[in-house]
Amino acid sequence: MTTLHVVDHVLLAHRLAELRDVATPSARFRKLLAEIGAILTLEATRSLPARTTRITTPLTAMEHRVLAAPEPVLVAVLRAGLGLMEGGMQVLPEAPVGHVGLVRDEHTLKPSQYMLRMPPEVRTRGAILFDPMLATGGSAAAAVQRVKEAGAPHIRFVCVVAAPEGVARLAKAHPDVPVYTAALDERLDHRGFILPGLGDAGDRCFGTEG
Ligand SMILES: O=P(O)(O)OC[C@H]1O[C@H](OP(=O)(O)OP(=O)(O)O)[C@H](O)[C@@H]1O
Ligand SMILES: O=c1cc[nH]c(=O)[nH]1
Ligand SMILES: [Mg+2]
Repeated sequence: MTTLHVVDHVLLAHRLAELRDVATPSARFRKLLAEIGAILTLEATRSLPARTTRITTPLTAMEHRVLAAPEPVLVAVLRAGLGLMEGGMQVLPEAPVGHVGLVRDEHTLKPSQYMLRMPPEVRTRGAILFDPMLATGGSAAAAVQRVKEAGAPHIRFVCVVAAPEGVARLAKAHPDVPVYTAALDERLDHRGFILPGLGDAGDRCFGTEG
């Protein structure tokens, strides 16, 4: 069964309020998305395995906790995932990076794939997937499927706003994938947009029109 982590932190909520605001311009939207991505990545990596090593400070030697394995691969779901993954890259600067290009048809709400690039390390290190919006869950389920097909032994999914419908769909398709989100919203509207949501994340990020 999927674990849903709704990350509770006032600094995260503060940024999300401004991100949601219809008056927030693209440049500010991207900056907030990156900051939110960094906070969520810290939460999503909290349980990464650690080991103990011996280090030497200027004064003495000591045992210290460090990562037991190389950083997981970071994967952005294009386009809006790019902005969120920016924060992930700040937290895990050595991590290899992959991209899954998906776009949702506005009428059928089905995603179609237009690109896929995955570094080979995904087969040993696993992945963290970034997409701000988990709406119907079709894009998330497809992106996870692609990363699994690339050989990832484990995947974490990081988003900003999730709808109950999307959480349920991802849990059904990929019950092994934990979800980390800044908010669990009410529902989808008749066009498949999350309510209250924040609108079209890709368009708001890059100043395009849907
Ligand atoms: O859960 P779903 O119903 O599949 O919807 C969520 C998807 O919609 C948005 O992308 P979009 O297709 O608008 O592409 P874009 O990022 O290029 O704007 C969003 O970033 C997700 O990928
Ligand atoms: O609310 C939504 C739903 C899908 N994609 C978005 O960008 N926003
Ligand atoms: Mg879009």
